[in-house]
This record gives sequence, C-alpha cells and structure tokens, in this order.
Amino acid sequence: MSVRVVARIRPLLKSEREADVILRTGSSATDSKSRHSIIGDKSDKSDRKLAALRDRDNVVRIPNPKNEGEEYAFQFNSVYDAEVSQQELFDAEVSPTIKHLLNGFDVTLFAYGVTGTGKTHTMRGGKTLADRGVIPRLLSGIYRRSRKIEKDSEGETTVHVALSYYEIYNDKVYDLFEPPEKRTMSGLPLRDNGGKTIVCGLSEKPCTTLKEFEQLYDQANTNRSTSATKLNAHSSRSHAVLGVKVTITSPDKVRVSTASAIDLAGSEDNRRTENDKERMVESASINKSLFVLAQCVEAINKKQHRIPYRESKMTRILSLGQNNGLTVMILNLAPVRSYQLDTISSLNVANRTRKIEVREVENDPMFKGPARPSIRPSMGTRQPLRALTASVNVNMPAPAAKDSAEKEDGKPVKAFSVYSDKPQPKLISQLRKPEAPKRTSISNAPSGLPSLKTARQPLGAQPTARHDDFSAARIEEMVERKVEEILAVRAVSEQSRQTQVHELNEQLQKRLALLEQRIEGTEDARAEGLSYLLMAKQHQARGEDSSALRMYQLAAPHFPHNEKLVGKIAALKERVHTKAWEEKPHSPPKGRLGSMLSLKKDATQTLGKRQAESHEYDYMDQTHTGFSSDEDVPRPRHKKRAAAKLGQIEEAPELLDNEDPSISPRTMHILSIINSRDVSQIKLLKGVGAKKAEALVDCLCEMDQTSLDTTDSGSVSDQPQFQVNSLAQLSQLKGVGVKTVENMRQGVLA
Ligand SMILES: Nc1ncnc2c1ncn2[C@@H]1O[C@H](COP(=O)(O)OP(=O)(O)OP(=O)(O)O)[C@@H](O)[C@H]1O
Repeated sequence: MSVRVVARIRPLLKSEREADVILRTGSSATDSKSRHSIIGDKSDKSDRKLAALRDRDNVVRIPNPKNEGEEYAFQFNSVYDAEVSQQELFDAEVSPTIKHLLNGFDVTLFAYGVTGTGKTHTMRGGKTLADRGVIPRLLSGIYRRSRKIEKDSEGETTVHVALSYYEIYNDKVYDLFEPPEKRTMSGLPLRDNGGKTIVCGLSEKPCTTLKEFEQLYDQANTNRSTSATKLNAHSSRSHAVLGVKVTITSPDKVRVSTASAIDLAGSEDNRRTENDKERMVESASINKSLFVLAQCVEAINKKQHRIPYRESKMTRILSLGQNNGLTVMILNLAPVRSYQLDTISSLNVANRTRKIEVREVENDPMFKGPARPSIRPSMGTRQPLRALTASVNVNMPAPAAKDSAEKEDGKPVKAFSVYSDKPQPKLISQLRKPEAPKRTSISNAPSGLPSLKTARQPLGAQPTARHDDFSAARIEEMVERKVEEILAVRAVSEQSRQTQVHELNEQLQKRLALLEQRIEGTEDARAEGLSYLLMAKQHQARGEDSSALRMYQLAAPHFPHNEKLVGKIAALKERVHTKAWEEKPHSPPKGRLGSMLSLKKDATQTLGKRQAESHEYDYMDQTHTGFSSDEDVPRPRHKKRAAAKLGQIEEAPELLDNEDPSISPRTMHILSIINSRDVSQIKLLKGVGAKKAEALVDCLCEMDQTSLDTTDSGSVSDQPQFQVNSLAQLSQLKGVGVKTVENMRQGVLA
C-alpha cells in the first residue's frame, strides 16, 4: 500500500485578498465554481462542502509561474478545500485508521507544507470543540473505541494508552513533557531498535482519559518552540511528534501499536520571513530537514540504493517508506499567489510521496504463557539456582514433576537447568509465541479465553513443552544474569583497553622525546658544522690555507657524504703541501699549528683583523653556543699556579701530546697569536700587556731552544720548534696562569 496523500487548502486569512487566489480544485476548467470552492461562499455552503468531499477528481491546479495560461495539475488521494471542517477531514481520513491501530497496525499521520499553510491548525487545531484538530480527535476516537473493546470483552481485554511527545528543534530531540530547563545541550539520542528508530530517555505518560490527555497535551505544547514570524504569528519552530502507544491486553496476548501524529515545521523562504539571526538558524535547520525529506522521497521514487534518512533526525524518525502500517500525509496549502513557488515545490514533494509504498504489516502480538503463581519480589533477594529451579517446578503438575525428577532406575534427574547460548524463546516482557495449532485450539475453544489456563496445564508434562515452564521470575533471572555477565566482560575489556591506551601513550611519548632529541642534536651538530665552514671560508679569503684546511676538516664530520667538501679539503691539502714544498729550501717544516703562525706582523693590521675576527666569533656565539664551552679551558681548581718550569709542563703530557681535534675556533685564534711569538700581537690580548707578552715570547724562545737541543735531527730552522697546542698548556707557561688565559678568552669574546 502506498502512502496516502491528501491535500488541504486553507481559507484566506484576513490579510489575504480574494484576487490573489491561484489554486483551484476539481476537474473543470477555470470556472468560477471551482474558484468558489476555495474561497468559500456562505450561500450554498453545505452543498459545496459535500461536492468538495465527493470531488473524485482530487486534483489541485496551479498556474505555471512563467506562463499564466498554463496550469500544473497534481492528483492526490483526496483534496479538501477551505470549507471542509476539522470534523469532516477527521472523519474522512483519520477515523478509519483508529480501527487499524487497535488491530495492531502502526499509524503515522503527518502534516506537511510551507509555513503558515495550516499544519498546526490541522493537527492540533483550536480550543473550541469544532476547531479541535486531528490529534485530540484521534485520542478521543481511541478512547471511545477502547471502551467499546473493554466493554465487549466484559473486562477480559484492557486497553492502555501511554503518550510520548517530543520536538525536533535545530536537529535535536527534546522531550516536551519535560520543562525546558531540564534540557541538555545535545538533546536526546536516537537508537535503532529492530528497524524502528527510538528516542532514548523519552518519558512515557500513561493517559487514561481524554481530559487527562488534554491537560498533558496543552501543558506540553507550552514547552514547544514557537515564535512569531512575518508569515505566521504562531509559527512552529520545530517538528513535533506525538506518540500514542496503545497496549491491548487480552488473556492470551498483548498487542502494542503506536500512532504517531507529526506536526512538521514549515519550509520558509527567508526573503519573505525577514527572520532575525535566531529565527534564521531555526529556519536553516527546518529547511534542511525538509530538504532531506524531499531527497528521501526522491531517492525512494528512483529506487536508489541509498536513502539519506540519517542526514536529519526528522527523516530518521519519520522513516518514510521503511515504517510498517498506515501512513497518511496531509499536504497543507495556501491558496494565494505569494506562496506560488513554495506551493509548487510542496505539490511536487507530495506527488512523489504518493508513490511511496509502505508495508501494511501489523505488529507481532506477544502471546502470554500460563500464569505463574509468584513473581520474584526484588533483585536484592535473588535466590540461588537450585531454589529457583524448585520454584519453577512449582508450576509443574505434581505427578509430572515427580515423573521427570526420577528415572526408572531410581536416579534423580538433574535438578538444575543448563544455560546455553542457543536461541532462547523471546524474553523480557515479550512472552513466547505459541505454535499455530495451539493458538487455533485456544481461539476455537468454546469456553473462550478463561479456559486457556486449564487447557494449557497438561502441556507442561510434555517433553517439548519444557520451555513453557519458564516463569516470569525465571526469565527475568536469566536476563539479569546474562546482562550482568555481558557488563562484567565489557568492564574487563574496557579496563584492559584503557591500560593498553595508557601504555601506548607512554611509548608514544618516549618515542616523541627521542625524536625531538635526535632532531635537536642534528640541528646543533649542523649549526656547529656551518660555523666551521664559515670560519674556513674566512681563513681562505685571507689566504690562510692551513687554517682554512683545518676548519674544513673540523666541519667534515658534520656533513658526511658531502663530496663537495671532501673535494675542497683534498684541493686545499694539495695546495698547502705544494706551498710547504715551495717554501722548504727557505724554511723548515712548521709545527703542529703550522700556518697559524703566518699572521701578519703589522700591528695595526693585526689589530683590525683581530677585531674583525672577534666580531665573527660573536656571530658564532649567537648561532652556536657550543663554542663557549671549550673543552680545553682549564678549570681553576687551586690557587696554586702552574710552575713556569719546562719540567712541570711534562706533568700534563696528555695536553701536549693529544691535540684535541674538537679545539674551538676561539682557542685556535688565541693559540695562533701566541705561537706567532709576535709581542705586538700578544700584548693586545686582554690582560696581557707588553711586559707579559715579552716574557711569554722569551719563554717560548727558550722552549724552542730546548726542543732544538733535544732533537737529534741537526737541522737548523728559523721557524719556532715549540708550539702551544691548548689553553691548558698555555696556562702553564711562565708568567701566564689560568686567570690570564680566561682573560684572553674573554677578550676574544668581548
Ligand atoms: N482550515 C483552516 N481554517 C481556518 N483557519 C486556518 C485553517 N488553516 C490555517 N488557518 C489559519 O492560518 C494560520 C496559520 O496556520 P498554522 O499556524 O496552522 O500554520 P502552520 O502551517 O502550522 O505554520 P508554521 O509552519 O509556521 O507553524 C493560523 O492563523 C490558522 O488559524
């Protein structure tokens, strides 16, 4: 069966003019009668009312906005014009569904249309009896019919009505039976339950009379989000869903069915509403959900694989085409031109909705088992398994219980049940559905329903009827047990998951720290390497090839696999050797610091250069602080000054012999000045002065002489033999101390 779509055209409002009416109903051409059928004429009112109801053509016509001479025609299951009353609409469209509802079918009634077209008027209506809308009339009809069923069954069957009422506002679900202060930001969540969408945490109010309903409904409607817009003084800003759950309990079965009455919010053209910011947000949400609804309708029509129900809460709840039972869509229309485009759009959606097929399936009834004598009083006083089994056995006829408890050989059978994962009969409140023959025999029993209990008693003794012996308490017990087990397993797995996550986090942190260290280390090393390169270039620019070579060599480990650098070092080495070979006839081979001693002798030039170098070192300090921590800077441990005796230098042979490969550029600079034996340069070092410089040079010359005496090469050289290789060694020279060396260093830094 397809969705039933009926169109209802509202009368003109006070602000609207008859001249603007563009909608027509009926099959005839643009005659005055059909126009009248919309706007109303009190003279032959009742005749036209009937004509409208009997208008089997059921067509709504609207002119093409681009060509007034052309008309679009939309056919629906019924069309109701402005003269049709609330009572007539209800009698024709809603009343017949009540019978289905009480027979176990779900019923969905929803009003769809542009804002201000009469959806709320249709669903809720006004306060007077005549103005009451579909919803109060539906409830009235349900109660009336329920009383009849109860009366006809002489009290054997009872009908219970419970209500839920919620709104979908800005795509969030709020319980309308709860005051707005109790709302949470996120609203109530939705869950899928056996193909139906349910709202979690929704309150359900039992409602036994129409009066009670009216109170509850009126109160709840004060919680609904409505506001005045330019198009409707009482515009609904949300979709409101009233759920009427009807539970019919007869001696053998329980039937539950639900009627959903939905007053959708209307689509809005915000060029016309002049909505403020808040209204615009609401409007966007309303329009979006209605757009999704239209998309769902289109997708169903086109038999697409994916229907975008889940893109809005409203479509998810409405589940058009997925819900079972009966669905009636009331398309509300305004007859005037200002609504023309929106009306055409609504007519299109409704027209497509008409083609949606819904399964006319009744809800499964829940059949009741034999009545149990007692229900377990509370969860706290849970009985042990054996005792429980005994309580189950209470339901068995005594001889049968005895028979089954003892085998022929006298051995008692197991007095407990084995729980298994095999499919069990339906649990919780839904009791097992008996096999067809049993149902037939029950329904055919002349004595009617009261005979059921006695008719079923003997079944307990049959081997196949073992499951019938589950009492409600037993079933509840089993469910609780299972739930507890599942929860325990979940708790354990959640705990272990959290531990895993924690461990993983720690590991991740460690790895991150390592990576950071590695990156930082690489950066530092690279900066150091770059400083060496810079210094090398400066030395080379000044023609100090040996110093440049040394700097390049120091830089090399920081740039492994750098072929350019390797090539540069090789070329420089070559050049230095050639130079040394060329100079050989005039000068002997240089000491370990070789060409470092080739500083220019001109004092002013040297000073300028020294200042320039000092400046460069400053730059290096800023870029690489590692240079300030010279490893060879002696730490002043004692006040005791190193003796300026040659013999005492031998006390620190490692400093002399082991040339530190990581010697810093500043140290190298100081040592090169010292080894130059140039008093004019040395005296410029901080804290040295002329006297100290002369004493230092004397000391060095003395050392040169000594080393000449100790070598047996016999070669005579003008070049100094002894080279100071570290600051530690320098601090041990005559007239120099740790403090002086520190001063020299600071002088270079300053
Ligand atoms: N059949 C009708 N008979 C008399 N008045 C009607 C009818 N339909 C609608 N109206 C009037 O039209 C106005 C707008 O109706 P209503 O508020 O029901 O529109 P709506 O479609 O629910 O709008 P919204 O989507 O903004 O909530 C109201 O004043 C209402 O009384």
